[in-house]
Amino acid sequence: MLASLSSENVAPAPVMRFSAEQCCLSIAQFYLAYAGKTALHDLTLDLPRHHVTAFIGPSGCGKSTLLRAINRLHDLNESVTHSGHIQLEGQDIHAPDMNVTELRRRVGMVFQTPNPFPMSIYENVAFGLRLQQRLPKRKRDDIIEWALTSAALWDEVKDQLHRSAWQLSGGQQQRLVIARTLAIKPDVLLLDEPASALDPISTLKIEELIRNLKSQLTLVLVTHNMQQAARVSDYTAFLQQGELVEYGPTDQVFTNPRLQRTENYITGRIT
Ligand SMILES: Nc1ncnc2c1ncn2[C@@H]1O[C@H](COP(=O)(O)OP(=O)(O)OP(=O)(O)O)[C@@H](O)[C@H]1O
Repeated sequence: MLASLSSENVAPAPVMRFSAEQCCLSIAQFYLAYAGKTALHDLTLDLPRHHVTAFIGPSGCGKSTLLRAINRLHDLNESVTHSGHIQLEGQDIHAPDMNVTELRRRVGMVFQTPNPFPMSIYENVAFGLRLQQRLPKRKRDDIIEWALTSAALWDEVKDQLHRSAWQLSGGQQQRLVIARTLAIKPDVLLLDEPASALDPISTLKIEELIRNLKSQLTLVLVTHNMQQAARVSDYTAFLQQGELVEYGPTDQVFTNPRLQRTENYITGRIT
């Protein structure tokens, strides 16, 4: 068990709640351990629909672990134990009747390193669609154009859809991976440091894309880049040693944090 972080002489941040109409993901008293070693400790937070929530915190504080818990990627790791609840649109993701394949369709995930499949641009985006349902080609083409447009990539690739995805630049590959995820119409997009391997211009494109996508879905962003969290997120959760230290509107967390620990992290006094 982790030592408690509540040594700072300030009452813990009040739990920020959203109404059922506003709330997309609700995490309650969630614990997770790897081989008995606690990685997430008593996390309670609600994530509002059609907003971007950023998870920030020092390396090893549990940001990626929490992200992976939201679409049950830990199911494949036998050393992981957990307790508490994560609800997606009011449904417990660990309920016995939860279809995990359907959960992962509804909760898409994009990783740090772009991972297009070794196939054409078109086939990358068609991949999930083909697994899901047999669609007439015209309908499939429409969805592919829509997904590539939503991922701000269509204009760059519309004349070369049958080129290998691996011939795209890193930034284009990451937008292709986002298009592939969007094609199967998720409710939530989890982004684990999606721009950290990209150049500054590609990073700005991804940030603009994240801001634009929130009209379509709910986004959760893990980032080490404080400016990025401030630029793109509406809410920010600061984690430290597996605990939620502070959570609130991004403007408030960055300009007027409640706790000294948060300020120390945001201003680079702890890393
Ligand atoms: N597969 C795993 N098996 C065992 N321990 C793990 C595993 N993945 C993560 N951990 C541990 O869980 C804790 C949280 O790790 P996690 O990767 O979630 O942190 P993070 O905040 O995302 O870090 P970073 O910013 O460096 O990516 C760390 O102590 C880490 O060593």
